[in-house]
Amino acid sequence: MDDVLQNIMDHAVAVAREAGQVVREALCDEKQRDVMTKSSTVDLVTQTDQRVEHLIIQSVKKKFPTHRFIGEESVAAGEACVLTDDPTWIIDPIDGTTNFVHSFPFVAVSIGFSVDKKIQFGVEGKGAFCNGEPLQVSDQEDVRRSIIATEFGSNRETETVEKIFSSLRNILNIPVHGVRGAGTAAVNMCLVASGCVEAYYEVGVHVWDVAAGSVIVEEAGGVLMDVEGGPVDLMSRRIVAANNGTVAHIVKEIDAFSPTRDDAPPTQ
Ligand SMILES: O=P(O)(O)O[C@H]1[C@H](O)[C@@H](O)[C@H](O)[C@@H](O)[C@@H]1O
Ligand SMILES: [Mg+2]
Ligand SMILES: [Mg+2]
Repeated sequence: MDDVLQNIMDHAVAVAREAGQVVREALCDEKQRDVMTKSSTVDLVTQTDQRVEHLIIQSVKKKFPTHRFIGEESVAAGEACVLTDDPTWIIDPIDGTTNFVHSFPFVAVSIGFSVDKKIQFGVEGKGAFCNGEPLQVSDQEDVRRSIIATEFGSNRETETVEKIFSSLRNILNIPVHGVRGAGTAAVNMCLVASGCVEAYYEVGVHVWDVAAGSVIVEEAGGVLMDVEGGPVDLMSRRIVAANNGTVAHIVKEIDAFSPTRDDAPPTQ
């Protein structure tokens, strides 16, 4: 990794730790978990999500004034969600806000950094690490001996819920050892990267949910795919992250659909 990128990554790690501390403290303070809603009554946000995103963006802007941002709460407030070739920080201040609101203790501060529309950190084959320890995906080749992670998302339209359950039924019927969900895409992807689960899939995620996790999975030896096979498109809101191409064949069992893309022009 060149010095410039290393410098950017060091800052990302430092600000993620600072943000993580704010989230940790807020978990113990009911007032900081006061809930508001966004696209639906189950799409939650708190002042802590907004505060943490602000903290990260201000900190980065001070050091790298020309860089761009895609932040979950900034997009919710009306900013464009467009990935250009420019250096761009892709931020989910609290991935797992529903967990956070309920003190269910699995949340992540997710920060990805892209240049030329490619997520940069780790792409040079330097590996993925958790507190200095290298991560490695599971070597399981048999999907029948696998744990698959997924989520139910926050879209409760009947047709969407039907498709989610249809995929779940197909996957359980393979049969797999188990299905799990941490309540956060970023944590699910880190579980794939660390070998605890063999694959994670979800339709309905956003680019800020998966940008950082995607490079962590690849650097830990895993593969990314669209839910209908083929290359993943981080703006498509569909993702499969697996330990290898064999387990990634769960895509055959997924009842795919196409939510509105993250980079779709705003409707008038
Ligand atoms: O907590 P969020 O940042 O909103 O991300 C959640 C997302 O809202 C939910 O729909 C997904 O199922 C989760 O996997 C995300 O992490
Ligand atoms: Mg999220
Ligand atoms: Mg979030």
